[in-house]
Amino acid sequence: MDVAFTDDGFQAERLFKQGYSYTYDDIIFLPHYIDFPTDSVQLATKLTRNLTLSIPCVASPMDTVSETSMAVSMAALGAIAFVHSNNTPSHQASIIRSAKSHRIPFVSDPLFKSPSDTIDSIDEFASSNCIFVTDSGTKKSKLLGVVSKADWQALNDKEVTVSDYMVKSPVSFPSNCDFEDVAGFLAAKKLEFVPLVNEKDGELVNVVTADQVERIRGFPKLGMPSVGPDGEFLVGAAIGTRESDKDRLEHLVKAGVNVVLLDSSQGNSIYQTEMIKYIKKTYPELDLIGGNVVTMYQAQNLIQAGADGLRVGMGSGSICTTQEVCAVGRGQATAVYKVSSIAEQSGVPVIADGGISNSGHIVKALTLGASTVMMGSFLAGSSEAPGAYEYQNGRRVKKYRGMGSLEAMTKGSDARYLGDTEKLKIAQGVVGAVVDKGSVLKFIPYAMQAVKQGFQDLGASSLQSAHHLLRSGVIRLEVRTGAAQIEGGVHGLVSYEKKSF
Ligand SMILES: NC(=O)C1=CN([C@@H]2O[C@H](COP(=O)(O)OP(=O)(O)OC[C@H]3O[C@@H](n4cnc5c(N)ncnc54)[C@H](O)[C@@H]3O)[C@@H](O)[C@H]2O)C=CC1
Ligand SMILES: O=c1[nH]c(=O)c2[nH+]cn([C@@H]3O[C@H](COP(=O)(O)O)[C@@H](O)[C@H]3O)c2[nH]1
Ligand SMILES: [K+]
Repeated sequence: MDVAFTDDGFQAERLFKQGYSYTYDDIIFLPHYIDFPTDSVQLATKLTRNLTLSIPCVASPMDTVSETSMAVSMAALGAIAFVHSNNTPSHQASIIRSAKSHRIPFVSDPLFKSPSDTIDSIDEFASSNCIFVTDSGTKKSKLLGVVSKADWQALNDKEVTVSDYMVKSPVSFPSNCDFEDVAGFLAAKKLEFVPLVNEKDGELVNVVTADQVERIRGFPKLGMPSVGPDGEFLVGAAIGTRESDKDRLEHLVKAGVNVVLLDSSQGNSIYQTEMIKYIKKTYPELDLIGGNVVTMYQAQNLIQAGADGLRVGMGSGSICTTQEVCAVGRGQATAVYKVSSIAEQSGVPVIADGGISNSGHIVKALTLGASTVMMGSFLAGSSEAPGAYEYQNGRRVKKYRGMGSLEAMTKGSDARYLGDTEKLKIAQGVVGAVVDKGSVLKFIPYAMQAVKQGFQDLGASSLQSAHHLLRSGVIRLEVRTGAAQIEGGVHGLVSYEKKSF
């Protein structure tokens, strides 16, 4: 760059040396030079040393964020979810197994009966048009037949068992086929729905309806999904650093987990470095993410222990109270920049975890050196997050809670919070709610398009290019004053409606 212009704005290195803990909203990038169209921006990235994603998004391992449905939709988008561990090892493994058995971008919730059951009232159909009949009356056994609401309504004697009138061996489709194949099959056969069946054991895995096909068709076109060497969706999982987590990990590995993360607020501990060494020795093929860290020293220790990726953030999450409770942590922009600058030297990708509330925060995290962003609140209001919607002051919301909240700890994670015999529980998170955002299949592609526009403004045609331009001092930034932050948002209006897409 021309010498005359190098005095405009700060280089990242200088800005982050000043002794302040900055977060995303504190800083702003100066625009650079555009010589390519938005659509040529590449968002493909590394999650860990050995795993790549086509978009840089990761769902947090939290019990109000990541279970089967989130894992399936995130993988279908080219992203990934980490299944939480606030459950028994076998339950966590069953979520992984279930997510990996899907190859279409959503999970249905079909109803089941066993052959000897009866259907006593129309209410048993709930909002569904049919009930499936399997050996055990649950999802986990061979599909035998199907009862449609119309067939049940036409029955004279409603006390007969379902095996007497179900349609036996209903038309089905293999569960490992992709969305377009199933959608084409439904259309060609003019079917209202088709069960997807695992060809190995005849189990019903999912149900696709014509309505769902139409809904998905209304969303932006999906890019390259995240698929592992096993040909199935990539799914991650969280574990802790207790002795019992070794048994948990064995369950997860048997279920086919592709990557695990050691879920801790302060990852630079003897517990974590020992666990990393154990995992690397026992499962050398398994990619492993260490964290959380916010300093270069912490990061260096985990890299040396063998971590294939680092998760960055302490106290930055929307539900986090760690900085208030423990007085430790770091502003997230500074943390991401500092950790990335050391991780980059070892080729270890960084996940910027927490504090993402808009696409601008994603651009900032990625430009400051992260390879992916991990999000909780951004995803918790989606239809893919666990739990039902409820109404609060006329708004449709979903519950979202910190894994260190008293409520979540009481549900299961307290073993790690208390020595098992200790009695004092200290919360490091809250329970709250977030507004309904619809499907991640819709709003993530829009967020990624916004990220591409941000990268274009910076003159960075890829994440790798953004990292290089920042480190070489071409991308410049400044700290925004309080007034500048207000100016950067909507201001001075009596009222307005914010619709992003
Ligand atoms: N990113 C963030 O800022 C924060 C995240 N969280 C979330 O809350 C959950 C719990 O986090 P943490 O409390 O940090 O979990 P943690 O399991 O790392 O730590 C809980 C306590 O157990 C101890 N511990 C861990 N392994 C041990 C072992 N093998 N032997 C003896 N003691 C051991 C730790 O030193 C700590 O005192 C996680 O889901 C985490 O992501 C919680 C607080 C902050
Ligand atoms: O201090 C904390 N107490 C908690 O109870 C808690 N639960 C989750 N997390 C962390 O927050 C991240 C999600 O943050 P966002 O909602 O901002 O995306 C997650 O990815 C976690 O890193 C917690 N931090
Ligand atoms: K916070």
